[in-house]
Amino acid sequence: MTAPTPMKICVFLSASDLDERYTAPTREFAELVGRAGHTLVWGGSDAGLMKVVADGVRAGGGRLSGFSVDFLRQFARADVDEMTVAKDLAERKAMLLAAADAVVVLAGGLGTLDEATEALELRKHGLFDKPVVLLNTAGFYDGLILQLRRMDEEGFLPVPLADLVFIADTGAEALAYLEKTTRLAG
Ligand SMILES: CC(C)=CCNc1ncnc2c1ncn2[C@@H]1O[C@H](COP(=O)(O)O)[C@@H](O)[C@H]1O
Repeated sequence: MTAPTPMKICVFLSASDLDERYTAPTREFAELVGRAGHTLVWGGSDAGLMKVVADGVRAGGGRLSGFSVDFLRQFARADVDEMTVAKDLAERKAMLLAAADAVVVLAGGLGTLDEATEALELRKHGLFDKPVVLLNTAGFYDGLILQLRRMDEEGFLPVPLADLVFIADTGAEALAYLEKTTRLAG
């Protein structure tokens, strides 16, 4: 089997400390990303699941490329390969999406939802062509998926939902999809 092409994978996920239901799948996904030689592109924080993902990618041997934001810079992780500080959240979102080859959304709160919907809205308008995966850890996004499917079925989306986002149940499935998509595009 040929080695996967190294990718810069932007991960949006919670900055909160959560229980094992969320930390274990996050760590598992992160280690797969690191072991495959990919770079983590993320919000740069050393808190909650954002720390878990960075620790896991590091442990797997991958690179860390952080994009913090001025008012949160005191939470930025020290041990990184690169850290950029944006002036505000809007600039940070644009930088994260520009730096990445692909986006994976893990369990998160409002910050994650804001980032995920921005990526999907840009895809909807054809302004962002990198793949977006929603990783439905522990069924966390069942409610959001129901809402998105209703938008799709009832004519709220100008493009099919399947063209906007790939829904995965496991980190391995998410990564396999990205590696296949990148190979086809390359
Ligand atoms: C302890 C503490 C306040 C840590 C600093 N907090 C943060 N640092 C960096 N990015 C963040 C922070 N909170 C939210 N974000 C952004 O919003 C997302 C997480 O927000 P949430 O926890 O889902 O809503 C992340 O993908 C990140 O890009």
